[in-house]
Amino acid sequence: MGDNIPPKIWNALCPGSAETSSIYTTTSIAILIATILCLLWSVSSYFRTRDGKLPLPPGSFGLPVIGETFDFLQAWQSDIQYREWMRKKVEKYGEFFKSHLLGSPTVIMDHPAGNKFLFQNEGRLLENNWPWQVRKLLGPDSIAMKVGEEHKVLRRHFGGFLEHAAVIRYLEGVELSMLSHFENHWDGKEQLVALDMTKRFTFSTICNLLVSLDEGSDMDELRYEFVKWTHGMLKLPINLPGFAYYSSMKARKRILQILDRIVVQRKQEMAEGRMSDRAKVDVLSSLLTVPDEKGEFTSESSIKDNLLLLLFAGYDTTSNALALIIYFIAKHPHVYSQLVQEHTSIIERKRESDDRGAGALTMDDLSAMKYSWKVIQETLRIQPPAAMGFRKAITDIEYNGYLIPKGWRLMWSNQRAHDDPRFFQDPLTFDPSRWDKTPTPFTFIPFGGGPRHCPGYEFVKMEMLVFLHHLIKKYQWTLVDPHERIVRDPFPRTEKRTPIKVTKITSF
Ligand code: HEM
Repeated sequence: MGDNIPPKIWNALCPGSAETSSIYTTTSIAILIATILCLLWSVSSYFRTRDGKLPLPPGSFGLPVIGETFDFLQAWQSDIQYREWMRKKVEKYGEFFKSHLLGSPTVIMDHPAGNKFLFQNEGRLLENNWPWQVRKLLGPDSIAMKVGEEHKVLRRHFGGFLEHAAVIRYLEGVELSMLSHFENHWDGKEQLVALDMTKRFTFSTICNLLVSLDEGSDMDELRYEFVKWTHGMLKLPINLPGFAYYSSMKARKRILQILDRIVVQRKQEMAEGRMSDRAKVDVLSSLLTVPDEKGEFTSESSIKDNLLLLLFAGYDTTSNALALIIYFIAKHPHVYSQLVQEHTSIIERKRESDDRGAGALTMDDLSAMKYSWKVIQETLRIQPPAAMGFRKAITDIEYNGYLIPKGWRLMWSNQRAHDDPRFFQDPLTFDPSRWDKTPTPFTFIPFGGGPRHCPGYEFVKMEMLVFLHHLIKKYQWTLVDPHERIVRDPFPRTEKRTPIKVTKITSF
């Protein structure tokens, strides 16, 4: 058995298998039984109504086992196709419907009431549940994998490193690293690829926040592996050479090795009392020295899995959003003019009150950037960087007269709520002035909600406002191609990564 299959592929199909035919036979029988059970379970899911009391939600499971995974992943690649996929489903089945995605029956809740239900019932009726392929990429100790009490404790512990008081401490470092980024990578250039720049800047900011890593070979290596790792995130989970998922799993291994090196080095620096001031306040030092509320220190494997999660959570989301902000501002000159007005008045006020000239930004300055925040919110509304998440029913759930059986997955998503004309007039138009009014609860959820609401919210708000301030203060720009399409990989971005022509401003 397996004579014609090259050993490498055979090993990937049967990891850890010995070279004996009896083990091949046992493995084959196990795979056969698992496949039959999977099929039976899938088929029974079509008809199950639990005591005939309540019907299952409307919708279609698509093909047995595979379900609608291919269609969904295909639609996900493009902004327009995904909107179209959802529109057709909603037209046919209504605002919540069942499907079969990434190996599980899944109920899609893509409207404000559904998202509210999902966020408010986490821990009671539902718990976090990423598809197994994402779980393997994130690692078992990541906060995203923890549920119940374990999640609460970890969350409070991590929340402390990202809360308002901590963000005030990080402000100066973020601004300095931004200024050097603009000086080194923007000044003197006539044309740039905006997304490449925001990726570079955001990666170095998050590496600084987490492990005080300077630009250089370690950071380049980490970024190289990290990009490969993310690439397989929403791809077919086939762990064989040539597939994106396989490269992702390999990249995870190498990232953990790099993080291991960093942790060992940091412990040595701590023991020898030769840590930089910056390193003393970064997230790694806090994790190594501050016990949680139970008095326990975070284990090394938890530190590494969670550093990886924080990189994941804070890098692509922020960098893609910043590049889209550059894109939308360039497409709307009146928005640019209003931003110039806002930042000019902040700079002038600072000049009057600060005899060193316009000194470092303070949290008060950030609070004065009201219009800038509206521009950011409008970008996050039209193109939410983190557009969905998964939970699992931990008990049978009755929702709107339907049964969601225990074990089914539920998907929250913000795209359709953000696009809903009942809440956002003319929703596909980029209009920061709509934020003069507060939105209806659960209609605007770029940072999620409930117990898993993004803990990086305060940090990322600060980071984006500081970025926008210096961008507006230093440059004018136009799009090389104003008609670029928006795609997803899996985060929203323009197809050509937003090339821009830049002019440095000297008037400020
Ligand atoms: C524009 C930028 C960002 C957006 C749009 C965003 C969005 C989100 C969303 C929607 C969730 C909830 C996921 C779910 O419920 O399934 C989340 C969770 C999370 N975010 Fe963010 N995020 C951003 C930046 C950041 C940053 C900068 C950090 C850290 C430095 C961060 C750390 C986290 C963590 C650790 C979680 C998991 C929380 C948990 O499971 O309890 N995020 N984020």
